[in-house]
Amino acid sequence: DKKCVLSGSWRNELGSNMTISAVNAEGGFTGSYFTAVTATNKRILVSPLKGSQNSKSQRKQPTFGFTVSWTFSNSVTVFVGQCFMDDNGEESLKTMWLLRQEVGSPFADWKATRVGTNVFTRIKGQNM
Ligand SMILES: O=C1C=CC(=NNc2ccccc2C(=O)O)C=C1
Repeated sequence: DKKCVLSGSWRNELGSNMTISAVNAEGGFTGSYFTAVTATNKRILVSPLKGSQNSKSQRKQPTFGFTVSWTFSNSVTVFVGQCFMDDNGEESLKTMWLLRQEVGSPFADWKATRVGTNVFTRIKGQNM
């Protein structure tokens, strides 16, 4: 039946990967985010993620939010989105994000937050 489950591994269009743990009774989950976006070097860096899914997994296509606290910079990204399943059973997470970068003073606060979209597709054959 059409039920999209958050736990498992996902990749976005930037080539970043994330792995989400099992969703607990309160809808909470944790995971790891391996970003492909590095201003410095080409090494994939891992950052922790924490989030919650609305009303556990009873829903077929649940909404969720999660925060990635980047280990390589003084910034944070929050993602909100929904888990969808198409008629071929392909799952995707359609998200919008806010990236908050650290700025030196309140006068620079105006340029501190970026917004964007990301679609994550499931990476098959990994801890399914
Ligand atoms: O300090 C920084 C600068 C750029 C970053 N880009 N990664 C992202 C930002 C928004 C959404 C997805 C990603 C990603 O890495 O997949 C992350 C931390």
